[in-house]
Amino acid sequence: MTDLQQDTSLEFIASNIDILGTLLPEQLLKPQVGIVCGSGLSTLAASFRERVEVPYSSLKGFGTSTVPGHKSALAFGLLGPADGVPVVAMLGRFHAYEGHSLSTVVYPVRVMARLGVKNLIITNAAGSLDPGLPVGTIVSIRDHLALPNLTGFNPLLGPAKPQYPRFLPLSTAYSHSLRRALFHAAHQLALPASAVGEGTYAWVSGPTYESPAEGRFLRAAGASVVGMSTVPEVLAAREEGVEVCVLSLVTNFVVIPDRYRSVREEVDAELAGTPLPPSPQVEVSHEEVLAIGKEKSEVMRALVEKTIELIGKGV
Ligand SMILES: O=P(O)(O)O[C@H]1O[C@H](CO)[C@@H](O)[C@H]1O
Ligand code: HPA
Repeated sequence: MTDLQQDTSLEFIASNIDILGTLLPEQLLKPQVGIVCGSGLSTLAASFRERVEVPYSSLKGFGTSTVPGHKSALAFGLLGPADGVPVVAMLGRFHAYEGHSLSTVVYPVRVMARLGVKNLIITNAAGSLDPGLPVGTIVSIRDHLALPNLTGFNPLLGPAKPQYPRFLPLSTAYSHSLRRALFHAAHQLALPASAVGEGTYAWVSGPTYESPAEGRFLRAAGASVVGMSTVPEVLAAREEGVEVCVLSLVTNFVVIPDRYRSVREEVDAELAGTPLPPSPQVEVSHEEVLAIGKEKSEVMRALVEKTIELIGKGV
């Protein structure tokens, strides 16, 4: 458990920039693109050149990620051809369900913004609410549905600060130009159209996975995938003036129609001598989430890397 309210003053964050100045070579100190690695996706930073890892414990104001599949370090390096684009990746994020305050959850995004990051690629593992988005699909997020935000659990709650807009608009939160770069990248990598979909991310607080009725509710409300992260980071990034692109990797199905079959019908059919086929009694697990992350880590890494290359070219 960390603090209730993380210090996000310019002075406090600047002290981290001083610390990083003693740990990093000049060429890595001003990253242009940030990456947030979702559950099991820390390999997104595997091909950074000149890579330097800085544990969160050597920085001020960072919590410790307690979730399997999340490390607790920033990775700095270069990506792309020639001299390379300086980048920074969060190897492990904080979730509110771990007991972190929302200000701690979004704090690394604020630090990345002050380091100079202009574009942020946020990744996550998510459950699918849409039969058209099967396990293994990468979903480019174009909108979100955040029940916690609508009910008073918003990371931007608090006194107005002169450096931030009081009323942040979210209609353009998911950058059109970054999403274009992403789909150009998918084409250049010759990924099949079905590999990368588009959809709306529902943010829930977790740590429980959704009940069947909750899954149906979120789907009926217009969400395509559901997860326990990302939206707080998106809000902080937008408040900091950073452009955002979100990639959800579908690791499991949440809405499975036959799971909701009536047991009365099942027993009646059995007694009438016309038994129904067994109904699926599936349970999602974090191990399964991590396994799909591992399976898809290479395509996720290639897609993120190519997208960053195209952003650099202004595509
Ligand atoms: O969103 P990320 O951090 O990728 O992790 C997802 O996976 C975990 C559940 O398996 C939850 O934390 C959920 O949000
Ligand atoms: N629900 C919420 N978060 C998740 C899921 C899910 O089904 N899968 C991975 N993260």
